[in-house]
Amino acid sequence: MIYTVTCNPALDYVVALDCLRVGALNRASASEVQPGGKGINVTTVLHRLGVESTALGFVGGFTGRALEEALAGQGIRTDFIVLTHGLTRINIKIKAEKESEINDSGPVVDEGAWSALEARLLGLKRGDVLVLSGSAPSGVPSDCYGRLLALLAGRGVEAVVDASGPLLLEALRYRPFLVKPNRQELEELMGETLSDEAALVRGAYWLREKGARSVLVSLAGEGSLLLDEAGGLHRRGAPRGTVRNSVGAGDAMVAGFLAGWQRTGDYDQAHRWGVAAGSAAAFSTGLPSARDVAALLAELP
Ligand SMILES: Nc1ncnc2c1ncn2[C@@H]1O[C@H](COP(=O)(O)OP(=O)(O)O)[C@@H](O)[C@H]1O
Ligand SMILES: O=P(O)(O)OC[C@H]1O[C@](O)(COP(=O)(O)O)[C@@H](O)[C@@H]1O
Repeated sequence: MIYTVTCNPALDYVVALDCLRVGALNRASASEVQPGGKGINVTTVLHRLGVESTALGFVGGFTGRALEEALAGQGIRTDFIVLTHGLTRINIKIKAEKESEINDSGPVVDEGAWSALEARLLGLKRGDVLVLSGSAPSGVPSDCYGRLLALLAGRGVEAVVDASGPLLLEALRYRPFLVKPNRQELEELMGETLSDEAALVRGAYWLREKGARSVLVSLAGEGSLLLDEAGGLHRRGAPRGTVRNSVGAGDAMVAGFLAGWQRTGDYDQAHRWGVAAGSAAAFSTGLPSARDVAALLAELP
């Protein structure tokens, strides 16, 4: 079974405008509220691809209830810890000439809630996969993903980490099966601009030396680079299409990779599935359907 952890879920409020004028009244041409948060997006896309997983994490208040209802309505399995104080955040995604985002910091997760998550994770079994994605909420230390993996060390649980900065760095010593930084996250970690392919490859090797068993660097419209466990490099461009909403593309890529890995056990094929799902997300208004992903898979070599 695959479990995803979203410590800081969200309702994504996606607003379309012809043009965003800062400091003036803007009127939306369309809007939509979507369940959000990286692990939740991974679980949603896995579900659509026919791979069952359970979304874990923390929810709070009326926004937390709305999130749970929206996921239950899609038949998505969740096992959230309900916070006694605070509201699940609302993240604002503005689609105007360019995409702009405001991600809120989210509610405080207290020690009791964190211990409840640890207790849930201690129920994971050998062969289970744990996906740790997204930012840490207030009240939780920046090495929290490392701590969760320390708790599970030696239990045969495979980890996937999609996070930035110290959250990712502190998890590396537990030898996660896969990490998925995007270009900006890799640049921040390395403290330099990675302007060409050679620099990106160097970044992937750097993460591998620090402990990641395989590294998938996502490069938005430029596709992605996979450094696999055996040191094999795989480079794939992104298919062409009309970008409608690239929020969740990285999460869809992680889900596609895991679905492809479960089906084939082959890095190159898993990468192909990851690119198809990531790009299908970018070309859809929300997260992609199985049909969207299959259409792009058919185009990829
Ligand atoms: N503009 C785009 N055109 C085609 N594919 C895209 C585009 N943006 C994202 N994708 C696909 O989604 C994947 C993940 O996107 P990326 O933006 O790098 O991740 P993140 O959302 O984590 O920042 C890319 O590797 C690519 O396959
Ligand atoms: O936890 P963070 O880093 O604030 O990110 C949360 C946001 O990330 C998303 O999961 C989208 O992530 P990606 O675009 O990186 O795939 C949104 O649904 C959510 O609003």
